[in-house]
Amino acid sequence: MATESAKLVIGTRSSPLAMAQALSVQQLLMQAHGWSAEMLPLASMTTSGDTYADRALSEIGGKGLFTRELDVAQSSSQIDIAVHSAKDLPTVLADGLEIVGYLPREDVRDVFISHKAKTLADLPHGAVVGSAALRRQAQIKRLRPDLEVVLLRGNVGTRLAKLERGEVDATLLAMAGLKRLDKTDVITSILDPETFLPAVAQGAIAITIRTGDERARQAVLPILDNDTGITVTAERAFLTVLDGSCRTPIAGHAQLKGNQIYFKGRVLRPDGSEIYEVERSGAISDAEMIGRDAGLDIKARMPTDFLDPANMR
Ligand SMILES: NCc1[nH]cc(CCC(=O)O)c1CC(=O)O
Repeated sequence: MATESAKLVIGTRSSPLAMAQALSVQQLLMQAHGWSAEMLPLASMTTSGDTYADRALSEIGGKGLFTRELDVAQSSSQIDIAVHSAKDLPTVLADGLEIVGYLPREDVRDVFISHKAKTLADLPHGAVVGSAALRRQAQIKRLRPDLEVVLLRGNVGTRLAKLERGEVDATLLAMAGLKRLDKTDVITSILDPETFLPAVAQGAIAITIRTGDERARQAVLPILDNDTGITVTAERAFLTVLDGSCRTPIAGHAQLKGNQIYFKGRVLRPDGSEIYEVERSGAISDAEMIGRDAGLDIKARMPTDFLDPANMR
């Protein structure tokens, strides 16, 4: 029986994408347990990352900008289950919190959105492309050094509105977010994930709990996807090794084929002038080690100053 104290409160950021993701977790948990929505109330909160929407994230600094307020609410038991875009989660979580697992992964690819051209390659010389992600900015410059890349922040809806107002000629967004917001009609073309490598954990929704909260763990287990856990674990291990600074463009993507995992990673100069790449494969049981080894391999080949923001060009 769902008594008052038995409720499990689901928390997330207040952006439309975060809300859509939390609602799908609520639906899945209701289906898995035959619970009503009252059993799983939703709580949304604005985070520092949302508040300072006009500044470059690398400029505001600090890790966990999009999770801090949620972390506090979760640690103090105001919420029990937090729903995050795994891509936005720092490699080290707040004390006492842990990732219990991930929902089945959505499409990992980035998409190109523009009224001026069909693809990134077709954009006229000197066109303006807006993006907030260093990884996207650096890969755009790598492929099209002639383009002007500008900072375009805000949630998905805000960025699309800025494109419509003509503030930029094109932008890139994650397919996953557009699918979840039912906005795939804005997509002009899809970027090939080999040439335009996705962010670590792109397309994956992570669920966190308080360490030791067995009730929350048991409740969430039936909706988690093991394969997503394996690929994201490899990708996050790669990121952890290279995570010297949030100002370094890093991309990483793992795929499973049978009981093998195939990982690709990439680190770039912010201006795209240099790139270091790695490929690793092995047994899925070694996923974490494969991601870590890939990170160490790149780290050993990179100039020692590469992860240092003072050396940005
Ligand atoms: N950084 C914001 C963010 N975090 C997760 C997504 C999309 C959903 C996902 O990748 O799971 C987005 C928007 C975007 O990059 O287009």
